[in-house]
Amino acid sequence: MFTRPGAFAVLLPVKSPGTGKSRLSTLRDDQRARLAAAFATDVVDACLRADGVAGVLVVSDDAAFAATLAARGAATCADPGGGLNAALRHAAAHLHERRPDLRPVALCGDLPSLVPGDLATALADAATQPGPCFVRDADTTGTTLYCASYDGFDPRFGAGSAAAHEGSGARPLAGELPTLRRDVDDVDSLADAIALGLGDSSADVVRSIGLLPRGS
Ligand SMILES: Nc1nc2c(ncn2[C@@H]2O[C@H](COP(=O)(O)OP(=O)(O)OP(=O)(O)O)[C@@H](O)[C@H]2O)c(=O)[nH]1
Ligand SMILES: C[C@H](OP(=O)(O)O)C(=O)O
Repeated sequence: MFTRPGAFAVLLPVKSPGTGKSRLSTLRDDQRARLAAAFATDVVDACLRADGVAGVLVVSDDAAFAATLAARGAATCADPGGGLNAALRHAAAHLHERRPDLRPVALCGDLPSLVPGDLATALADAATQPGPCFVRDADTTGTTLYCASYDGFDPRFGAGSAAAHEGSGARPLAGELPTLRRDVDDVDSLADAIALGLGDSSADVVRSIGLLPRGS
């Protein structure tokens, strides 16, 4: 599993696109699903161009969508159920059985502006931390990235996850990291992501639903 050089494996949790991004409530269901799929696609593409990333392991309850991400170069495993943190712990165990040399990094799949440089910068910083660390989201209360050794891997994603991660002893990573912090949960954060710039798949969908002018 994985052919790129690097010390980190990104664990990417991806809900079935038809069930995610429910807070993008002004969009139609089909538009939300296309956006959620495009976000995850762009995150996989950015990760697989980032220094330090040996590979991406997608954990998803949607085998068909996971296969489309596998075609872009990700490995996949099935979501066992039980929610986001359970899915991440399962992915970490799946990774550890196959590549115990790699450090697991949980990354949200809703970062359509992510550029490889921001992820590489965060991982270079994480490599200097002996213990767990995390990246706060742009709103500062949530988390977009959590990294720990397999033995200490204890993700606490969910409402108020930044405080939960800090309370568990994980260190917040400093640095601007604008595209790594910009998760998209609602229409305001989507507008912020559009202003930062989107990956190709997300830009195509945003353009096709009329949120970006053609040609931009
Ligand atoms: N595999 C897996 N991924 C999940 C699960 N819950 C959330 N995710 C993913 O984790 C990331 C962050 O999740 P949220 O911000 O809650 O996104 P969401 O559930 O799509 O959005 P909302 O419907 O607005 O809550 C997204 O990439 C989701 O696809 C889960 O139970 N299993
Ligand atoms: C996954 C969660 O994202 P939210 O949906 O709260 O932005 C978090 O920040 O831990």
